[in-house]
Amino acid sequence: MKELVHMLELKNLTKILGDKVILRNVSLSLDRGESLAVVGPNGAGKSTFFKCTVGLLRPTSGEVYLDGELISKNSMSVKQKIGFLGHESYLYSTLTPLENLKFYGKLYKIKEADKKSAELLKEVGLHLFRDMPVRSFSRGMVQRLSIARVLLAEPEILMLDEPHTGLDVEAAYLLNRILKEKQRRGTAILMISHDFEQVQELADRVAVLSKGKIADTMAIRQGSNLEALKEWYEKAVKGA
Ligand SMILES: Nc1ncnc2c1ncn2[C@@H]1O[C@H](COP(=O)(O)OP(=O)(O)OP(=O)(O)O)[C@@H](O)[C@H]1O
Repeated sequence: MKELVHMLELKNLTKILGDKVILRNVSLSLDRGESLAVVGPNGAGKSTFFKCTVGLLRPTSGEVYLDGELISKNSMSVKQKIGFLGHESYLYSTLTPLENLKFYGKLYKIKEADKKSAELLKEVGLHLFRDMPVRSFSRGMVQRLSIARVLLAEPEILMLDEPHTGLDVEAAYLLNRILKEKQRRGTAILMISHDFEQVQELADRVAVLSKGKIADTMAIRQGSNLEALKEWYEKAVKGA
């Protein structure tokens, strides 16, 4: 019988920096079409966890498997499956949105990149601004374009570090609509968030990272109670 291969699997991830244990035996898995949110207090190790997961930092011990392949530094074929949305936009401020997307399209050798770029600009609501330089954009507009950039390569897994930060209600709604559609088509989503409302809206499962450990995980059902989610979180953090 064929063993089930997860889209993402973290096995006993540990990261030690200096004499400090930042991550302690973190194990998690994520399947296609599933969305997992990682929440936790400041300094819990979320960014470190993310960097280790996308291959930007090497874990002290433990492994990260993407679609059954071990992630190591420079594994391009593996990394192309990941769409990473971090705090930096990786956009060129003197270029227009369309030029930015076309540039990435060439860089990643994406088929029909020009057509896809134009479609994505419509999808994220930037079509009317397609010829303006990005330096004139608001934070929300930059975030919308960053999302388009990440989606251009059609990644199999999206890794989002606090994707709703700085977005107004309309932009957050748009982002959620896009993410849900991607998820419906089988994209796996891993996100870090401080925003419980958005977590409840988007995630199928939530994991609490506290003091470098997974303190608890929980499935989120549609229509579940936001207060109950917050209470559960507080309890998990206190117990860690
Ligand atoms: N290069 C480093 N050397 C030593 N300690 C570090 C280093 N980078 C991070 N840390 C420590 O690791 C811990 C976890 O940091 P990390 O940034 O991963 O937390 P976080 O959960 O993302 O926090 P926040 O919610 O504030 O962004 C913190 O105590 C931080 O001081």
